Amino acid sequence: MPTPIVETRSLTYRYGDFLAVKDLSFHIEPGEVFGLLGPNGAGKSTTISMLTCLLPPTSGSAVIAGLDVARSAAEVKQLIGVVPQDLALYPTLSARENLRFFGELFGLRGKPLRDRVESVLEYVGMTERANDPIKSYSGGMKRRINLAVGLIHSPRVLFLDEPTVGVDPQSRNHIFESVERLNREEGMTILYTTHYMEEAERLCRRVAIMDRGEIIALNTPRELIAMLGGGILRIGLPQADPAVAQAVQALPQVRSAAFEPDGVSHKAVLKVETRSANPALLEIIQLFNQQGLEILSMETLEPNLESVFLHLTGKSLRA
Ligand SMILES: Nc1ncnc2c1ncn2[C@@H]1O[C@H](COP(=O)(O)OP(=O)(O)OP(=O)(O)O)[C@@H](O)[C@H]1O
Repeated sequence: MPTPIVETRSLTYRYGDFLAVKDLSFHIEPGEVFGLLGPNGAGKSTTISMLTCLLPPTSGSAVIAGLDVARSAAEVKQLIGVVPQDLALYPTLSARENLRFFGELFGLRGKPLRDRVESVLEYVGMTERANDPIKSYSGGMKRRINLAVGLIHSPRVLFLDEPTVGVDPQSRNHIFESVERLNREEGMTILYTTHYMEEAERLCRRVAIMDRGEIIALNTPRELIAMLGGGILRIGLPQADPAVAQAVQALPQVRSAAFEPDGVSHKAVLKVETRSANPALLEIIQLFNQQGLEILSMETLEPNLESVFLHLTGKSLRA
């Protein structure tokens, strides 16, 4: 195994009495896109703040490229790029001016600075608008420039904190493509936090699922999903009869069965987590036949990280 570029040992943070991050131990390999996936309040931002030297760990430690974040903060800051959730841009300056300013803070000058400004603008797809003031941009464009600022000094490790929240689809795609290209072309290691499981599935080689300050699972998306085994069935029924949900839940190939909250269609939909989708389907059809019940529709869903989270915590990622 290559030497990890990021490694935490029992990393812990308390806000007063409140334990926000508990005993996190994980590592990120060089060149990896690593996802921290969890609902709001799981402790993702607090973890990033400790890794990027903004909050001193209450206990435990974190090392980046061999440097302890608490003892060698100045050196660590040169090696990392941070793209926070909030914008950190000068609204009256253009994107190019912002990037030059932040590049100079990192000691870049002359041609290397000019070249890097153009290359990060190109990465985030903002070259054409680069001379317009930031305040004239859409929210998504501002987030793309925020990302460009985090890249200006060619960091070895990039921390992206929920970069696509509230972003339009076009900017979201630009952000995805930038992450993929930075990783592929510059070999950049990226820690990406999100509560959108489809982003983690698309971008991340491995994902740590966080809940209430703890990592509750860590693996490749494929392995995490395989752990679940079966798929999910959505069965449309004439009415939401709790006795039916109970009878389905009792079937051997069924993990759980519950009616979804009423949608716009006013049709009752029974959501069934299975151990194995096809055998469960047979059991359900048999049960409905025996009891003379009607099925209005049937849909099978491939399990995804959302179902992994649901399975591990009993709640939805976006609850
Ligand atoms: N300054 C603070 N003082 C007290 N509690 C805090 C503070 N900042 C965060 N918390 C609490 O710590 C927990 C973890 O917050 P954190 O922001 O790290 O979560 P998160 O996973 O990043 O979620 P989000 O996406 O909403 O930021 C939450 O319960 C939050 O309310």
